[in-house]
Amino acid sequence: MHAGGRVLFRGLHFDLPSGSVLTLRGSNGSGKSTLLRTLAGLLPLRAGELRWCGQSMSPASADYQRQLAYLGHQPGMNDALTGLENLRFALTLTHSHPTAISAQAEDRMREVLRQLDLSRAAGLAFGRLSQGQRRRFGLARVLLSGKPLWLLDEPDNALDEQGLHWLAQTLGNHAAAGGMAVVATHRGLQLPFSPALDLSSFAQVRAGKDVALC
Ligand SMILES: Nc1ncnc2c1ncn2[C@@H]1O[C@H](COP(=O)(O)OP(=O)(O)OP(=O)(O)O)[C@@H](O)[C@H]1O
Repeated sequence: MHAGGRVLFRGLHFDLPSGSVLTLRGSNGSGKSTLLRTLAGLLPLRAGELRWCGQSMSPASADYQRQLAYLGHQPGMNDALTGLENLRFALTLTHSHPTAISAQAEDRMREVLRQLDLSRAAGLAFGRLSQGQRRRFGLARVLLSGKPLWLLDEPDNALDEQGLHWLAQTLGNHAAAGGMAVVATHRGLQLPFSPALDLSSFAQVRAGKDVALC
């Protein structure tokens, strides 16, 4: 995998079966974000292959893109809109519904906001929220997307204890429901159900050049 003309790592191979969460660990600059952005189709896959349910796919292909929700370092929301407006907008885009969100989806959104202690903050301009609240909205967006594959770059960043607990529980529930996630962290996010891939000590990784998901 390349960044800025430099090879970050070679020979990466991993499988991510349905119902599993992979934690990416590694020191600053080891390539966690680059790998996630490549899996999200935001950077080109220079070598190797990505397989989705056994089928070779370009990470940028529409069929693969429909399966994933990506959360980068930024929450990907508009500061001038409220959190609620941002979520409604994201949901409308995700489900390609040009008009109103269903009452059921609206109820689900309110429930997730309640779980994340965001009910009051939901009516404020997004730009006025704290870092932890912004992170929580980003996570709500991913959860509400209903996508099977979650690609999360330091989702634990700025979260308090209660937020970390919610995150671990939500990832566990997602896996139990057959979902998949790749989660980069260099903090202490503990996911006992998730194997870890340490990009700093890459010798631990099985030789190969492919990534198989689903
Ligand atoms: N667009 C880019 N152009 C040039 N170099 C880049 C680019 N993106 C990333 N890099 C370099 O690639 C390396 C890996 O960066 P990356 O952000 O993937 O690491 P990381 O493991 O996520 O780091 P951190 O833990 O600090 O978030 C770094 O040395 C970085 O400078």
